[in-house]
Amino acid sequence: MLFHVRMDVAIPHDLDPGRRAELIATEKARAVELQRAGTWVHLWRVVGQYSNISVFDVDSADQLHQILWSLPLFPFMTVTVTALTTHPSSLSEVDG
Ligand SMILES: O=C(O)CC1=CCC(=O)O1
Repeated sequence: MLFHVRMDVAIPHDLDPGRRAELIATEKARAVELQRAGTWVHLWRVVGQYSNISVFDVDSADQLHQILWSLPLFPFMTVTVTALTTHPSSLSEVDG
């Protein structure tokens, strides 16, 4: 199942700089791990914003929830999830 996910990040300005750097580093390590596993299929920065647009390929909404909930930066994110399905005019459908 594919899900489009937007993550808007808002880390408090008064958070300890060392803690901030640690959170960002652990978030990056987890994102790389999930990309290498084929779960986090796309990861794009939204121009001019501390936000990303991502596509996840997971077995269920529950699995996606667990992944998102456990991200190090999750407490500082607003997450918007959209479930995706095949478009009938997609080449993958047209060409088989
Ligand atoms: O910077 C972000 O958009 C939040 C984030 C997701 C994966 C990562 O490494 O940072």
